[in-house]
Amino acid sequence: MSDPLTTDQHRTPQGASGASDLTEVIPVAQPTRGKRARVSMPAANPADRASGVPSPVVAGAAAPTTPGGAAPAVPAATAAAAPSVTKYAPPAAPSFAAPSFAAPSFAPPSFAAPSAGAAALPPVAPGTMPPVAPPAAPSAGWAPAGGFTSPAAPGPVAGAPAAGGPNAGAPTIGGSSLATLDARNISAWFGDHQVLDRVSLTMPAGVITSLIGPSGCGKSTFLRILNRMHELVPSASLAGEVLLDGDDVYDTGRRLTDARKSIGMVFQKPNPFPAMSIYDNVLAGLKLTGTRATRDDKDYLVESSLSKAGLWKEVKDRLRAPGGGLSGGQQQRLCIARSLAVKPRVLLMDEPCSALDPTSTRVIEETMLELIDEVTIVIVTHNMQQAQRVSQQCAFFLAAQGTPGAIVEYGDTEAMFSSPIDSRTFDYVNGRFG
Ligand SMILES: Nc1ncnc2c1ncn2[C@@H]1O[C@H](COP(=O)(O)OP(=O)(O)OP(=O)(O)O)[C@@H](O)[C@H]1O
Repeated sequence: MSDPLTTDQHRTPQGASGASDLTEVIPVAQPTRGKRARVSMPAANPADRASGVPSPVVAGAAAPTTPGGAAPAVPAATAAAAPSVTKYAPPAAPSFAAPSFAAPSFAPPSFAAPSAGAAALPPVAPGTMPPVAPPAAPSAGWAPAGGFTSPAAPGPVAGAPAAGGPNAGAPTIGGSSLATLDARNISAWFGDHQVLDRVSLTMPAGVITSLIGPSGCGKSTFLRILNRMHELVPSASLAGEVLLDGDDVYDTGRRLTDARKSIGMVFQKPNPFPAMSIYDNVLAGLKLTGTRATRDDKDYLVESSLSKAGLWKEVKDRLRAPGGGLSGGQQQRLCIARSLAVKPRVLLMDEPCSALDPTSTRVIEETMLELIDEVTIVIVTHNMQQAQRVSQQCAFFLAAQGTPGAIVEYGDTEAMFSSPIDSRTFDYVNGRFG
């Protein structure tokens, strides 16, 4: 059986993971996906436009390499001190530090933890603006465009309830707190094909960040790098850093399961264990992380996780029924509950509603908005309305023809959609391409 916790069944054929059961922690190998057509864009690589510095050229069969011919020579001292970190690499692609030689000088916005009443974040074209203020925090009175119920301002963290709070006295399993995820100069390759070029993005605690952009620009790859799923692809490699509240997710001293536990993932296609009961599906992640729990703990965890995922009322009388018997939308919420049960600090969602009907989509979106004081959320979506409804921060990815994906612009979602800085952002959010 493939392991739905680490396998995107939509992208990976069943049974390919090599995981025989839940006790096998991490699938050992994933099949390589076929390459997809790249979006053809006339503009130069966004990083080039923003910084005036040519990007590294990755040509033909050459491994990721130094900048193209127009690039200035790299002084030896610079090369030695190149900050880009090769997290792991196949032997055939030795020079992963090279892309950082010509790194554009833009810095990710240095968000502080969001606070109620913070100023709205304007859109930012990388390399064109100084660090900006934190995004407006979801606060009492804040309402998304879709008119959902306003979530409370980021408050006490999940797993660490305030005395007397709603979870007071509840059994604790694991424990978590809202965290900021910081991606720095992320570049990625599949074999010698570079698909991301020095992407930096801060995803602040308690904020929903949406990643938008045309097909093939590297959004999913970026997302999968954030919780170390990229490395499941045998030909994959990367450079850069991912920091979870300052801790390096790729630290060699850190267990892979810790990263996946802290940074959960919900895939495009709901992937519960179909024959397993709803109750056991919710608890499946505990086995993966080796967490022991009493029966009372489990009962509490199942109820609280299903409640947070907006599914409790619908399934509380049939917890022993198989997960595969639920509707698609319910299955997706079951997967969200399963992710929440291990108390992640960040939840990554890769087009979580693309297989769902509008009603189920709305329920998932409401669920996301209710979770923002529990977990930092990053969502990939092709649905521009959804990005506007659920996210407070947005990043627009683009891969110009023949170049790897990069962020063109990022910032406050509302501002990105109403007054984007870059003409390509304007064209994309207005449906002119993609
Ligand atoms: N396993 C893989 N092996 C080889 N190339 C891959 C693999 N996965 C993705 N790619 C390539 O990496 C590039 C980025 O793909 P990715 O799925 O990250 O883009 P995306 O923006 O998420 O696209 P979509 O919106 O269609 O999901 C594409 O050119 C794709 O073909």
